Amino acid sequence: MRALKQHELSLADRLADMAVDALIDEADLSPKPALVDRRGNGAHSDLHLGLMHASALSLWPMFKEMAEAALDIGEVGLPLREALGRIGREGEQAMLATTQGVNTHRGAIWALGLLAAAAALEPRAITLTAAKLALLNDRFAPQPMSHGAQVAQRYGARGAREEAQLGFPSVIQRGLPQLHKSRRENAGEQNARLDALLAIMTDLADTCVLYRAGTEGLATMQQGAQAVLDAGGSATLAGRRQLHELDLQLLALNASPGGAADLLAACLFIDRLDGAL
Ligand SMILES: CC(C)(COP(=O)(O)OP(=O)(O)OC[C@H]1O[C@@H](n2cnc3c(N)ncnc32)[C@H](O[C@H]2O[C@H](COP(=O)(O)OP(=O)(O)OP(=O)(O)O)[C@@H](O)[C@H]2O)[C@@H]1O)[C@@H](O)C(=O)NCCC(=O)NCCS
Ligand SMILES: Nc1ncnc2[nH]cnc12
Repeated sequence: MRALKQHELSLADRLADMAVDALIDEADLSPKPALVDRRGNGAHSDLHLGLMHASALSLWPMFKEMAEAALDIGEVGLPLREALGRIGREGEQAMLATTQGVNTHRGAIWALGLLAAAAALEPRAITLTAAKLALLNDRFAPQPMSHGAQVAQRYGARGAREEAQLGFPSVIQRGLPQLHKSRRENAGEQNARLDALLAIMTDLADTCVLYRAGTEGLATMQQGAQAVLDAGGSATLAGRRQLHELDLQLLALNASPGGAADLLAACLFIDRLDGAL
């Protein structure tokens, strides 16, 4: 049978491809501080790279369904928000079935799900549209005492929900500009992506880090990421030394910046969309 050419795929197919590619690129990127990568498991005893790949692939039908729902419903409003919530919860179940109960991509389902739906609906205003969707209240969403909810109670950090409701400032104001800057400076693609992750980490209230390592962990993450960039970034010897130092410090605190990793995937997704729609 003849293979389908890229332009023969539906928009929803292409968005799902790009979302999964972004997740796989994020997982493969190395060396990421205290995160799962090609070197190992970072600060996680229950995760490894193969599981991150399997989890990413299990989410392809969910991203496609989200983009299709956006195209079918055709406007931002409660019907679309609640459809995305239902599809997201089903996607989460598919992820948990694949990983045997390990939470690999909960934050990514949220961020990339909203962005994929927004890209289908309004390709010229993706983060604004995603923010409008995130601001709507899904009446059917359960209110579990998630790690994020516990951190919100304890530290007042509103995490993934607020990041989306504000239109992904960590991606738009930090990750993407750094990605483009490091590319312009010929850092090399992998170093540019590492620099984008670090830029996201400099200012993010990552609820994964707060849950595991409190405000000390968060300050270590933010200041350590800034130190790498100040030293010249991942492409320089001085920057690599700082990056190694940050890895050791976060591992010692058992602090994993999983929220920043999801936002790097969001950043790579938006970067890929540029010119592709
Ligand atoms: C609306 C939700 C976002 C609910 O979020 P909430 O804040 O209540 O709770 P969590 O489920 O704890 O957090 C969501 C995940 O978002 C990532 N994240 C963290 N901080 C930020 C941030 N500042 N900005 C953006 N994203 C952030 C993070 O995901 C990564 O971490 C996961 C691992 O976390 P955790 O389970 O805590 O892991 P461990 O410490 O390793 O656990 P133990 O080993 O100790 O047990 C990993 O999966 C990464 O993805 C947060 O976890 C939304 O989640 C929601 O309502 N979902 C329901 C379905 C829905 O409506 N979907 C909508 C579809 S569009
Ligand atoms: N590479 C990674 N390591 C650990 N947690 C993550 N959550 C999303 N990506 C991750």
